[in-house]
Amino acid sequence: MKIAVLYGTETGNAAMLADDIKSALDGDHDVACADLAAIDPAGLDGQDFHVIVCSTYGDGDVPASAKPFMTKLEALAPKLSHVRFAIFGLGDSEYAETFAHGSMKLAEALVAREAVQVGTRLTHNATADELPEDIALPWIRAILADLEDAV
Ligand SMILES: Cc1cc2nc3c(=O)[nH]c(=O)nc-3n(C[C@H](O)[C@H](O)[C@H](O)COP(=O)(O)O)c2cc1C
Repeated sequence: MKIAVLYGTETGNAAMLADDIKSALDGDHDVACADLAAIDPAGLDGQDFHVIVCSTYGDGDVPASAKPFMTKLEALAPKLSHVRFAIFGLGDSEYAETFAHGSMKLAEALVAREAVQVGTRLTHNATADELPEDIALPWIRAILADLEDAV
C-alpha cells in the first residue's frame, strides 16, 4: 500500500512518532513521511492512505506546523472524498478541557470536507507512563490489516 505519514508538531514529539510509524511500516508498504507544514490539502493524493499524527497546543488548537494546512483546509470546498485517513493524537491530560483537541479538530475539518476517516482516533497522554509508539504501532497495524482484508 502507498502510505503518507503526515505530522503536525510544535516540539517534535509527533515528528518522532511519525518516523517510528514510517520505520515500522517500511518494507511491507511504500511509505513517505512529511510535515503538514509542507502539504497543501488540495494536493492530497487519492492513491495514498494517509496516517496523520498531530499534537495539541494553545487552547486546544493544532500545533504550529499544522496551522497552514488547517487554514487552507478550512478554506477548501468539500471535495476530499478521494482522501482516506487515520489520525492519532498527542496531548496531555493536564489540559483536561482540551485533551488532544488538535487531532480532533483536524479530523473534524477533514471529514467536513468529505475525507473518509478510517478506524478510530487514538491518543497518547504525555502524563501517562506509556510510550506513544506502544499505542500507535498496534493501532496502525490493525487499521492496515482491516483495509487489506477489505480489498
Ligand atoms: C504550551 C503548551 C500547550 C499545550 N496545550 C495542550 C492542550 O491544550 N491540550 C493537550 O491535550 N495537550 C496540550 N499540550 C501538550 C502537548 O500536546 C504534548 O506535550 C505533545 O506530546 C506535544 O507534541 P509535539 O512535540 O509534537 O508538539 C500542550 C503543551 C504545551 C507545552
